[in-house]
Amino acid sequence: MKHYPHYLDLKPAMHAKGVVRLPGSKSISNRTLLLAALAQGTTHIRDLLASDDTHVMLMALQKLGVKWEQIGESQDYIVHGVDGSFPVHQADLFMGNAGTAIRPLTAALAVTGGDYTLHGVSRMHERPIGDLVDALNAIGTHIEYTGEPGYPPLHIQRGRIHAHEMSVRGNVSSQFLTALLMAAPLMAREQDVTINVIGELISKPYIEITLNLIQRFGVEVQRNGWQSFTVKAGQRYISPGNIHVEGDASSASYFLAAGAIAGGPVRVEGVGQDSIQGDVRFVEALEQMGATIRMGDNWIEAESNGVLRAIDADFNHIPDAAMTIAVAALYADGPSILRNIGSWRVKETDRISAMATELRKLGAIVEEGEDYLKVTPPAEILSAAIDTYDDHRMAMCFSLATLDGAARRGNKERINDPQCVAKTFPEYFEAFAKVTEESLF
Ligand SMILES: O=C(O)C1=C[C@@H](OP(=O)(O)O)[C@@H](O)[C@H](O)C1
Ligand SMILES: C=C(OP(=O)(O)O)C(=O)O
Repeated sequence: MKHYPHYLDLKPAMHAKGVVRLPGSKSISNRTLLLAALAQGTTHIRDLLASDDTHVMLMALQKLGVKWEQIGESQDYIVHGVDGSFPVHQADLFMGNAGTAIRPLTAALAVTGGDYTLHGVSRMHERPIGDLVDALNAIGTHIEYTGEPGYPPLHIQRGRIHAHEMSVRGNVSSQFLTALLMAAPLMAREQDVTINVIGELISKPYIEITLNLIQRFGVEVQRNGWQSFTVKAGQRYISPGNIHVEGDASSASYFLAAGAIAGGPVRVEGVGQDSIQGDVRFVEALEQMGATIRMGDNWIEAESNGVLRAIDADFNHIPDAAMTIAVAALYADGPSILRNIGSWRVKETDRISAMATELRKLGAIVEEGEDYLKVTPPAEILSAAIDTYDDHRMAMCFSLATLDGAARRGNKERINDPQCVAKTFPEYFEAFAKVTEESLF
């Protein structure tokens, strides 16, 4: 895997133009790995994402006794399903900082039973998991906190499930509902399982990804809007045989924004108009800002011919790609407001605070609310050394501050600790250099 130095000095670029082949979707990769592991039969996964987050999932499955093989040097994998019960009943699992690994695995391990510990990097131990643990323990699973209550590390022991109706809060992370949905068929062999959502549910499009993949693995989920979901008894995961992982729509956002800021056209390949990822709706925000978007079955392209318009919108449905809009707002013709992004505070870092701090270094005036950001662009973007807070998306979206007007003034931008991109996009800076036609090293 690519290793970057402690910082990268990015060269300014007047234009962005070109074609980028996207790495696989993180959300689809980790869901598919777990479902393939739990299924009956063998699954051939094509174009799995190669990154830290998928690595921790693959390693955890291996420790749990799931057999998988990588086909040569490709990103194609064969996973031999265990039909609902992991062969190894005692394991210590390192989850890095992958929300898409720890949350679904916690639910799957708690309902199948065994003696497991799950832990991660220090930030993972500050990311909440209490709503998921409460929902599970209320029906009889046995999950304990070995550190701070409400946060990993977790110790899972064999419990005694006495109810098949669960209730979970959805206002901190949609991944708790995703985790319960993925685990539900494992306990629906004889009785229907129902999951109720208490209160508001955030990041809804990620639930659509979950439901889509569960269905591809042969399980029907009946739903009542966003309020409740039922898995009828007698269903089990069955391998679909082959499954292809789309390119990552959140990773696409950086290149599409580059096309919108610095002319374009920039085209991303691997994701298109029929994507199951909510983050493709990022292009709607770029269009509102004045960019021209074209889409095909397997590609999206962005271009623009002038100043971007400011935007004032609710970004709850695309929390990850919205970070890219916060940086694109530096190039807009007035103040932009990103609303309903409270979940940013409990992700890889407190992203509202980190974003505000780093945008200010570039000269923006930033108002930081509990769940919103108002970004007033500077007359001139300043040179700066950007800190990345061990957050891949901070590193990736701030690369955009080297474009267009900033380039004209010969700005210098440094990205500190760029290695964090390995969480989802280990070769990000090479791909970015390709569309900005500059050589980095
Ligand atoms: O389910 C998923 O694949 C994800 C859900 C989102 O998290 P929240 O539901 O916590 O907002 C998103 O930010 C994360 O990167 C991936
Ligand atoms: C929030 C993110 O990750 P996770 O899947 O760990 O929640 C992210 O990738 O932006």
